[in-house]
Amino acid sequence: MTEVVSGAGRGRFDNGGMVGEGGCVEDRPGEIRARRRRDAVEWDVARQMAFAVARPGRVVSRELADADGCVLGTPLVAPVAVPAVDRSAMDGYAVNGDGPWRIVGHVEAGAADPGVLEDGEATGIVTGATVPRGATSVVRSEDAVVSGDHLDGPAKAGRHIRRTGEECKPGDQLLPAGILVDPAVLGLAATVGLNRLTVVPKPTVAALVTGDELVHRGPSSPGRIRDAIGPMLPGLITRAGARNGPLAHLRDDRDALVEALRETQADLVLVSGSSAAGPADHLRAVLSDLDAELIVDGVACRPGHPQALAQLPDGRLVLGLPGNPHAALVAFLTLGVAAITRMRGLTLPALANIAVPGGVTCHPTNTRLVPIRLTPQGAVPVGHDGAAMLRGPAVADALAVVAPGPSEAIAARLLPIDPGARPWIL
Ligand SMILES: Nc1nc2c(c(=O)[nH]1)N[C@H]1C(S)=C(S)[C@@H](COP(=O)(O)OP(=O)(O)OC[C@H]3O[C@@H](n4cnc5c(N)ncnc54)[C@H](O)[C@@H]3O)O[C@H]1N2
Ligand code: MOO
Repeated sequence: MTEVVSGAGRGRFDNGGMVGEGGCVEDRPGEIRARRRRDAVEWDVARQMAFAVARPGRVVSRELADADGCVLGTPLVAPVAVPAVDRSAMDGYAVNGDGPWRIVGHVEAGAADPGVLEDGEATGIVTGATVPRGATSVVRSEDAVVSGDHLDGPAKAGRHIRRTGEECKPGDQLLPAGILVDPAVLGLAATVGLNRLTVVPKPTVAALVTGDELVHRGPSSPGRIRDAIGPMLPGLITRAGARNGPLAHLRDDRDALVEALRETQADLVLVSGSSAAGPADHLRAVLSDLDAELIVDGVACRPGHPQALAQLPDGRLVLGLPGNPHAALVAFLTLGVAAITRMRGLTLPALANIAVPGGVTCHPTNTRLVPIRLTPQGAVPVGHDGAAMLRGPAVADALAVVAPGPSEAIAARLLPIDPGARPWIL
C-alpha cells in the first residue's frame, strides 16, 4: 500500500492556474493569500489519499431489510445452534435400527414434538421436520418399499439426518466485521435468528452539476450542451454502495456554488464542470472561500487530469469532477469510489492484472485509463475514448489502468466500469 503522509500534498487552496509556483495573488479586493501550485499526484497515490482521508460512518443497528449493501460493523456471532434440533434432510421415513420396520405415524413439518421411535419402528417424515427421539436414520421415499404398515429399505446410521449444531453452535463467529452485507449474509443472519444487524451505514453522496451551457432535455445545439454527467451520477452512486443525496443543477456562479456547498448535507458532494482553469471554473476559489483543505489537486492521469478532492471544515468531502463526461466518470471511479469505499468501512481492493494483447501506447508521465472489453485473450480497447466521449465507456467492461512509460504497455490493471462489480481475480 502506498504510504500517505498526513499533511503532505495538502494545503489551503485558491483559484489555481493563474499564477506560478509559490506566487501571491489577489483573489478578491483586499484578500491576498499565499498559494503554491501543486503537481498532480500519481493515479495510485491519489486513490490512496482519497481512501485515507475518508472516515467510515458510525455503526448503527438496522433491521435486516434495511441492511443490504451495508458493511458489518461487528462480527456476526451465532446466538443459537443451527439446526436447532436434529432434522430430516429428506422426505421419507425416520427409522430406528435396521429394517424392516413398522410404520407408527407421520411427522408434519411444523410438529413441535415428534415423540419417540422404538427399535424397529418408522414414521413418515418431511424434509426439515424434527426427527423423533431414537431415530437412527431416514429412508428416502424413493428408496422405501412399503406394504401396509410395513417398511423396508436401505438404512445407514445417521444417513439423511441434519444434526443439531451441524452448521454452527452458539457463540460461533460466522463472519468478521468488515464483510459486505449481501443477500446471502441476510439469509444467514435470519437463519441464526437475528432480526437486526450492526452495520456501517451507506454514506450519502450529493451532486452539483454546474454549467451555464447545459440543457437537461433534448439535443445539444450551438451554445448548448446536453448534460451527460447528471444522468450518470445516481446509478454510479448506488452502484458504488452509497445513497443518493440531492442532485442540483447550478449556473456558473461562484456565490451560488458557495451557498450550495454550505447547504448540501451529504458525506461527499460531487461538483461537476468547474474543475479546470477557465473563467467559469470556480471550484477551487469556492473551496478557498469555504476554508476547505485540499487533499488532491489534480491527478496525473488521462482523462481526468483536473479532478480534485477537498475536505470542508465540518468533515464533508468535495470531489471536483471534470466537465468532460468521460473524464468525470474516470474521476468518480478513481477518487469517488476510493472515498466511498472507506466511508462504507471496506478496504480498497487491489486491481487485477490483465494482458493487453494488442498493446496500448503509454503516456510518458500520466496513467492512462482506457476503456476495454475483457476477452479470453485479454483486454481489448474499444475506441471512442476521448475525454468528452462516452461511446467507448458505454460498451466497455472496465478501464485498463495503463502505467506511464516510454512505449507500449502489454499489461494493465482493471478498474471495473461498474463500481458495484467485485474486482476480477484473473
Ligand atoms: N487552460 C486549461 N484548460 C483546460 C484544462 C487545463 O488544465 N487548462 N483542462 C482540460 C481538461 S483535461 C478538462 S477535463 C476540462 C475540465 O473542465 P471543467 O471541469 O472546468 O469543466 P468545463 O470547462 O465546464 O467543461 C469542459 C467541457 O465539458 C462540457 N461539460 C461540462 N459539464 C458537462 C455535463 N454535465 N455534461 C456534458 N458536458 C459537460 C463543457 O461544455 C465543456 O465542453 O477542461 C479542459 N480545459
Ligand atoms: O483529462 Mo481531461 O480530464 O482530458 O478530460
